[in-house]
This record gives sequence, structure tokens and C-alpha cells, in this order.
Amino acid sequence: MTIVIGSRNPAKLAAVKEVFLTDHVTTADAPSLVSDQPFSDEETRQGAINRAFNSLKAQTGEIGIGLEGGVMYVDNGLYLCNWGALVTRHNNVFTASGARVLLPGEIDDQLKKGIELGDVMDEYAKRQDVRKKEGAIGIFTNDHVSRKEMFVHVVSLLRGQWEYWEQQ
Ligand SMILES: O=P(O)(O)OP(=O)(O)OP(=O)(O)OC[C@H]1O[C@@H](n2cnc3c(O)ncnc32)[C@H](O)[C@@H]1O
Ligand SMILES: [Mg+2]
Repeated sequence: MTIVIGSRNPAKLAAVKEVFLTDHVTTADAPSLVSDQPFSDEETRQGAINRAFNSLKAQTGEIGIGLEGGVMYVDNGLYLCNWGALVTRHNNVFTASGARVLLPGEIDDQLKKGIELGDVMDEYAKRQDVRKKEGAIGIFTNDHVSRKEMFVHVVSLLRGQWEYWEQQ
């Protein structure tokens, strides 16, 4: 079985390989068709769904997976939010979201200026490619949960739903 993932981000790729216990994962340039920095649950989820559909259009495979990172407000606090979508060749869609953590006000201020979280995090943490490694979630949880681990949970939720509804 070949899985197509709509991203070349290594944290996302590693999560899919770990959950599906396979190296038959190909990466595709799959547009999310939402903002580079989604700002709500709805927009982030839609980005994941679009990436999943577009990855199966770009390359042949049994399932397409889209993983999208975004942020959202709860009251006045800006939280990290992440969504995943799994699409089958019959166009059935399964979705799931990831853990949320609060981002500090100064990150919120930078994002309001239109800078992407990935770039803001490198500057804030004085590290490079945070988005491909521990992620903002790793920084703000003192490395207890990495971006890959967070996506492992999301992809497990996708795989489990797909098995429940289609593999029995
Ligand atoms: O190559 P793609 O798959 O697009 O990977 P990406 O790192 O850009 O990730 P997303 O598009 O899913 O996320 C949208 C933006 O939010 C950033 N982002 C989301 N979650 C993050 C995290 O945990 N740490 C750092 N940046 C994050 C990301 O770098 C982008 O600027
Ligand atoms: Mg991106």
C-alpha cells in the first residue's frame, strides 16, 4: 500500500511512517488552498483536507494524508492548533485534530504582523528549522512533546478511524 502525504516537512513524514509502519510513503506538493498561516480551527482543518485530496491527485496511492498547522483563539489566548485528514481513493474523508498549547503574547503580536509561526519560532528560540524539528509545541512544553509526536497522535486517530469504518 502506498500512502501519499501532502508535505515534505520531515516531522510530518516521520509521523506517518511511524504510525503506518511502512516506508511506502511518498511526498507530494499538495496545495492547502488556505493561508500560509491559518488562523482558526475551520481554516486549519480545511487546509488539511485540501492537502489530502491534492496529494492523491498529484501522485498514485491508496490513501492521501494532509497535515496542517495553524493557530486559533480561545477567549483571548492564541493556541497552536493542528489538523489532519485522510482521504481514500473513493473520496471518503476522515479528520482529526491535535493537542493545543497556549502561545505567549509576543508570538501572537508577531503573527498579527503577518509573519509565519515557523519564522517567528526560529527567531524566538534562537534555533533553526524549529518547524521541521521539535516545533513550537516542543519549545513550549520543554521538549516533552515534539511536533512529530503530536502528529503521530493525529495520524493514529486518522488510521484508527479509517480502519474502523473501512477495514472491518
Ligand atoms: O512544508 P509544510 O507541510 O507546509 O510544513 P510547515 O512547517 O510550513 O507547516 P504548516 O504549513 O502545517 O504550518 C503553518 C505555519 O505554522 C507553522 N507552524 C505550525 N506549527 C508549528 C510548530 O509546531 N512549530 C513551528 N512552526 C509551526 C509552520 O511553520 C507554518 O509557518
Ligand atoms: Mg506550510
